[in-house]
Amino acid sequence: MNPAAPMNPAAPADAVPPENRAAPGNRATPAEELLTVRDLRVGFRRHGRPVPAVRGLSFDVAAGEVLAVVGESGAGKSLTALALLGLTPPGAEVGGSVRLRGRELVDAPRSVWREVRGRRISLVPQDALAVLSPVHTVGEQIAAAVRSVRRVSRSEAWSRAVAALEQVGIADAARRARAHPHEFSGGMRQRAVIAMAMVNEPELVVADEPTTALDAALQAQLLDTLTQARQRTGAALLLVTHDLGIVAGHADRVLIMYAGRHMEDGPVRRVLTEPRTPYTAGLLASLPPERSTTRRLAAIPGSPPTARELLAGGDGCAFAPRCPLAEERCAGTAPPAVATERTDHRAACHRWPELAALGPTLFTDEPAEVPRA
Ligand SMILES: Nc1ncnc2c1ncn2[C@@H]1O[C@H](COP(=O)(O)OP(=O)(O)OP(=O)(O)O)[C@@H](O)[C@H]1O
Repeated sequence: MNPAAPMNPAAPADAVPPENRAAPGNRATPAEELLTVRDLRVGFRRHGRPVPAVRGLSFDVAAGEVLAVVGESGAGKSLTALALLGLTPPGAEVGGSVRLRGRELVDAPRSVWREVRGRRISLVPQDALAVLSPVHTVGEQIAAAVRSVRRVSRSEAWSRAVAALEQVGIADAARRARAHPHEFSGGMRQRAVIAMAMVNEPELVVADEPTTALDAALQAQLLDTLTQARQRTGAALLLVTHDLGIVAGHADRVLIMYAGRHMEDGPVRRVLTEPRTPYTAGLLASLPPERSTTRRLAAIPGSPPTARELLAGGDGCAFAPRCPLAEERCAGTAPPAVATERTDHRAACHRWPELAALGPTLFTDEPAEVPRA
């Protein structure tokens, strides 16, 4: 919190007319939405006390679109992704609503998950070894995924598994399908889990940092593979990432999270060039410019709140302690996500109207000169 920060004399978010207070999804009519998430909450209990991790998140994913979910470590990205698949860890308490084409998934019975998971929504995890069994061949595991949702013969399932491996660029797929996961390189294993996620042609693929364990060249190849597989089937993709370069190259829209809450969302180009929250402006300011002999890194000072700080911090904006524009009301009340100048670009910041003028300068006061690698 910066008590010296000027009050906003211009157009406070409170002054946004009610018709501009957009519900998520006003970019498309509800009928076009594939996934509708409202007030999603995921929390745990420590010593009997609730510890919130995802705090009232609302967003939509339209059929066929790519939504990137971005935020620092601990923002709640993975828990959000796992909640869409009913795969939050033991002890997690999930509330709110997740609807797939109108069907509620929060607290859905097993029969619903049997129909949805792996068939209509599938997961590409960060670590392939977390989902691939070491004791079965890769082909057997993909064929089993086919047979878990379709009544097909073993040989038909096997053929589909081999075709799925071919489609993600595994050379000599018929032979490789008979290998065990440990006989694959890290990149090949990740291709195999993409094949497994796509083999049943789901409507939505949830990819949780699917390439972070790989080197940069492999990351790019894998993301291209995922993009091609997605385009072939028309699946939507929810892509969790830390990397704004990946967002710029692969997503249609981006949702920025901070401390379990929605901070900003909108079309990628718009959010990355005209951010309307200080947090997004800070993330962008910490990116090295592409072409210069030196890069000016302006990291956001401080770090995200711990669970204990969050609980102690009340209901204010969790970013306020790090925010150069924070004022009294920011610590008091968390700003709702409202539409900015465009109804498809929402920001949860009392002072978003000032960002057009102030955004580029917010985090550049004391930049460090760092020689480019
Ligand atoms: N099983 C668990 N028990 C208790 N707290 C948990 C558990 N899993 C996650 N959390 C807490 O929930 C918060 C959000 O976790 P999550 O993994 O969703 O963050 P993230 O944004 O995906 O971070 P990262 O980028 O590091 O993966 C974190 O503070 C984390 O400590």
